[in-house]
Amino acid sequence: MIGYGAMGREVHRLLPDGVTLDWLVLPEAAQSDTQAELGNTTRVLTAIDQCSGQPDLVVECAGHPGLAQHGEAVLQRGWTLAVVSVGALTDNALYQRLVDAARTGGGRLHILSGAVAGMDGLASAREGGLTAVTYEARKAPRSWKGSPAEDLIDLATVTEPTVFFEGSAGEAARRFPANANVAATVALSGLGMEKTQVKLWVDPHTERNSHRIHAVGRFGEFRVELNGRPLDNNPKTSMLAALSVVRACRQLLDPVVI
Ligand SMILES: NC(=O)C1=CN([C@@H]2O[C@H](COP(=O)(O)OP(=O)(O)OC[C@H]3O[C@@H](n4cnc5c(N)ncnc54)[C@H](O)[C@@H]3O)[C@@H](O)[C@H]2O)C=CC1
Ligand SMILES: O=C([O-])CC(=O)C(=O)O
Repeated sequence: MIGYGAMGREVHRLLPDGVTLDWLVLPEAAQSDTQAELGNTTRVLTAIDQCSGQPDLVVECAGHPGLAQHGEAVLQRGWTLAVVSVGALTDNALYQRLVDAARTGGGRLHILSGAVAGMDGLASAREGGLTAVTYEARKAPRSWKGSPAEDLIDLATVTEPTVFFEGSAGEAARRFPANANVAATVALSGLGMEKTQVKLWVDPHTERNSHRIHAVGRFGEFRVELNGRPLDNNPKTSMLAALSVVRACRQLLDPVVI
């Protein structure tokens, strides 16, 4: 696993029987404390080239810088990398480096559905041609704290649900790296970073992280609305995002994949 914050810890807690966390890759500053916390069962490292052996799966729960720093090295080794920090892929140069590393090394980049649902249907719909995809995220003020939303709206005094950002998925994911990865996931599953229209809301009446997708195309039309519980240790991050990583780990064991 790369990263061990709110999401990584939840994933570790929920790992299915039969899957073990052998290595954790973290910034140097977090290495010794985390190693002391985890004891001997997991080795805490600072770079992929310190990992020996062959993992069945590498999962990234580390934010954009973690994917940018370690992604290539994982894929070059021919390993599968399941990622949640999908917004990092708005950086075309990084995206290309990861694709090249996967092609030359034989690895696979698996973009997880994260906090949202319906990416299977959206990607299927794309095969027939999509005409419009919109995505809206709605979170409580505390979930936007410490993000650039603070420059766009006064989170302390907002009394009604308010849109503070409207733009492309690419711009949303770049500007809100801890809050709008789903915008990039919807874009990569559907109409792309520029044509996917995004609205970000702050809602003082909600405790949920809500996601709404509307897709129109030759297949017809669908709407998905998902009201997720945030993790206790990070209100920016939905529990479902962690569960999507757990699911990827469980798929290592199951003979049937859905
Ligand atoms: N796809 C999705 O639906 C979602 C994706 N995310 C992404 O997941 C990331 C992780 O979420 P949380 O665990 O809640 O965040 P967090 O801030 O609690 O934890 C981040 C962890 O990554 C580590 N880290 C930072 N830089 C690193 C590096 N260069 N190398 C290795 N580790 C590094 C930190 O030490 C920390 O352990 C978010 O930053 C966000 O980008 C979050 C929510 C939903
Ligand atoms: O966890 C969520 O609800 C969504 C999120 O933070 C993201 O898209 O980055």
